[in-house]
Amino acid sequence: MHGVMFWKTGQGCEWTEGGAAPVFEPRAVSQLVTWQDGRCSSKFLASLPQPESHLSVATGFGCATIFWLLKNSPESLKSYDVAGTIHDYVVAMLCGLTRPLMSDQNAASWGYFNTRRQSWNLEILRAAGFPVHLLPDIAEPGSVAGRTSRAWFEIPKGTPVGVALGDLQASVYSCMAQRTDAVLNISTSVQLVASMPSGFQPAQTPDPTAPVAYFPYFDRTYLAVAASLNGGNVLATFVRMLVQWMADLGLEVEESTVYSCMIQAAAQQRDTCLTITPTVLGERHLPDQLASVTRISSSDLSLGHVTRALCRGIIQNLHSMLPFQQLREWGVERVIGSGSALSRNEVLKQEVQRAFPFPVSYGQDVDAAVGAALVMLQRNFNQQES
Ligand SMILES: Nc1ncnc2c1ncn2[C@@H]1O[C@H](COP(=O)(O)OP(=O)(O)O)[C@@H](O)[C@H]1O
Ligand SMILES: O=C(CO)[C@@H](O)[C@H](O)[C@H](O)[C@H](O)COP(=O)(O)O
Repeated sequence: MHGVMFWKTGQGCEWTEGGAAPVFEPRAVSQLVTWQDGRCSSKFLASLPQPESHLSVATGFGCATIFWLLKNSPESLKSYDVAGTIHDYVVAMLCGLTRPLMSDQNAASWGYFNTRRQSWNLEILRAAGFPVHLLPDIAEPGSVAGRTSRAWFEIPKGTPVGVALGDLQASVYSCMAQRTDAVLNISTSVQLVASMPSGFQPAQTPDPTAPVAYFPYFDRTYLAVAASLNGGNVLATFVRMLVQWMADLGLEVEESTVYSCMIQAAAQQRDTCLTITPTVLGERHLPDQLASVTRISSSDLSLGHVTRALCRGIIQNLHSMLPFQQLREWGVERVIGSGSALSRNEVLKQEVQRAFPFPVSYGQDVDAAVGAALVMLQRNFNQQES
């Protein structure tokens, strides 16, 4: 949702009709620069103009990436005349749109977007020489962006296509049954999300040091989000490190074997004094604070101790961003757990259970695609009813 790609109007893809179903393939498109991109240093971000938005700008955010390209690789921007998230691109290609449409959910996650006014910070951006012609037009999340211009797999030509939603908002929509639910998603990264009461308005100035951000949801409501950059990827980094050490020692081992052995070892090691702050990627509000290990004693060095401490550290880091007690003050009564790093890791589940003062349940169909389909179905249904 924070990522950006560029393409050329009318040349973004080519359709092939030959096979069983028409398919489209990208043509005059750039590479995707994702939310994980780290090219914008703290110094570079500090050199950018102050946004007129409640959200600050971090590395990996679309507008920050465009500013970076403008400064460091202006030629690369000249080949394209439109930009969007990768999901805006897919919608534009499916519907044959000349200009992409973007929901406020994705626009807000690019930075330099005012959610109250529903508009880009055009004056600020223009004054800084930003190529504002690249910014997509804004559409209401849940609205129809267009109709499929061709049949696509089993989907007939002329089918309405919704404007792309933020993946976080769509995932939350798939499982937040009540306003008293919080959602904890641990996959590559981590998000802890609670819904704010209707009428809630975030402070209108960005605070780059705030660990909780307010993301637009539906019908002008907001989600409070602690988005940690350090989740399953921390465990994946540890596993890759072990596999590399083993290779350096002349032994070959599969990553999946390491995962199952370390989870099993930590399941038997119920506690540890070893303390790991696992922020190998820093956090958006503290980009330069990297990981650390403390309270290292010779008795706590087994694989079980280290894995237990890593899993606990991921949850503790999240707690330091959004104290779980705060959720209670917002009226949360239950946490819905989701994400592959959580569902595949019993030890991480135990640490979640241990840290949260609420019952934690695991959703069946917690998925951005399910949420996006539900948004469109319910909206369509409501329209037919009225
Ligand atoms: N075999 C495994 N057992 C337990 N956890 C795993 C295993 N493989 C990957 N993971 C965890 O799941 C996380 C997400 O993995 P993956 O499914 O590749 O990504 P995503 O769900 O973000 O598409 C990884 O970062 C890692 O922590
Ligand atoms: O960074 C945030 C929220 O700020 C994430 O939602 C981010 O945009 C990513 O899209 C999601 O984390 C993608 O999911 P995954 O790769 O962690 O499975």
